[in-house]
Amino acid sequence: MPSTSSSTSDFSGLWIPLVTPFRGDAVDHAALAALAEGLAPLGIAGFVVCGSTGEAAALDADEQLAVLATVAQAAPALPRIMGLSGYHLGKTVAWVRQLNEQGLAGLLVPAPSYIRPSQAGLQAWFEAIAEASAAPILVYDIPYRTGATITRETLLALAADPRIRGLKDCGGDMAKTRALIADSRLQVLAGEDAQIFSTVAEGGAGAIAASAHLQTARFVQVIRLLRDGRLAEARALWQPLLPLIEALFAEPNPGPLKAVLAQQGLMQDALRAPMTRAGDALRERLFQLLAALSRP
Ligand SMILES: O=C(O)C1=N[C@H](C(=O)O)C[C@H](O)C1
Repeated sequence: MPSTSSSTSDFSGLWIPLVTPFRGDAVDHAALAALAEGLAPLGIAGFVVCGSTGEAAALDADEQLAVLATVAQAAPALPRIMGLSGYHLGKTVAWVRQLNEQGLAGLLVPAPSYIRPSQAGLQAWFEAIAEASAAPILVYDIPYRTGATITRETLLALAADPRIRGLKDCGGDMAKTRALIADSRLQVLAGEDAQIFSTVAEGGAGAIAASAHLQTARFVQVIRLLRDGRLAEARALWQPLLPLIEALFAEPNPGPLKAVLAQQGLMQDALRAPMTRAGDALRERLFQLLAALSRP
């Protein structure tokens, strides 16, 4: 069992899975720091670094550590969850041990991608990573990216492990989501932006949402109102966000989001191949939607 302890085990609220800005092909640390500094005072719970939105699979290990360091320096008061990727268990465990020195609030761990192991194999994967990690684990259930479905039974079995504390839910199965919320051992966070309202209204703890780079305070407020049971007020704030969320995911994330952040002067509109920039029609639509949302 690792000796470093994590800084928090409360994952409630809104977490921003940061994009990784690039200048040409290099990580743009100045833009990343400015982005984190700008988002930090807006009521968010913290940052996810190197999530899917961060294009982590296209960053080498040194780049990932440098990105983490930049975010820690830019927003030292906010907790950080680090995303993992890959499927080599030995290398992943070694990487997790390296991350133990980083003072992380959590590790966001997807199923191993591509190989589609059995449920027993999936359970062993998460438990081996939890065993190596100083930080609590959030299971990232996203079968449409990994190819592996983590069943309700496997998630409930993982919930029995005190080192596994949360779920980023992109599982696409509301019955499974409800069962895990009712079970209450894992904090369930919406991982699909369009499902923030339903997940939190049903008792979920919050969300990890790329679209909340934009209109951040409004997303924060929706979650607060829902958690306070103020449904009508939450709905009135939420509904105008839906066309924006839909447009942000109309092409592969984070292309559309980076188009908007670039238009706002926050970074270059650059992604690492094979990810691509948003198309012209979509970016036009996004700019219009945001302009409408910003009108009083
Ligand atoms: O970066 C993340 O983590 C997120 N991933 C989802 C995705 O797979 O695109 C979307 C979510 O908003 C954040």
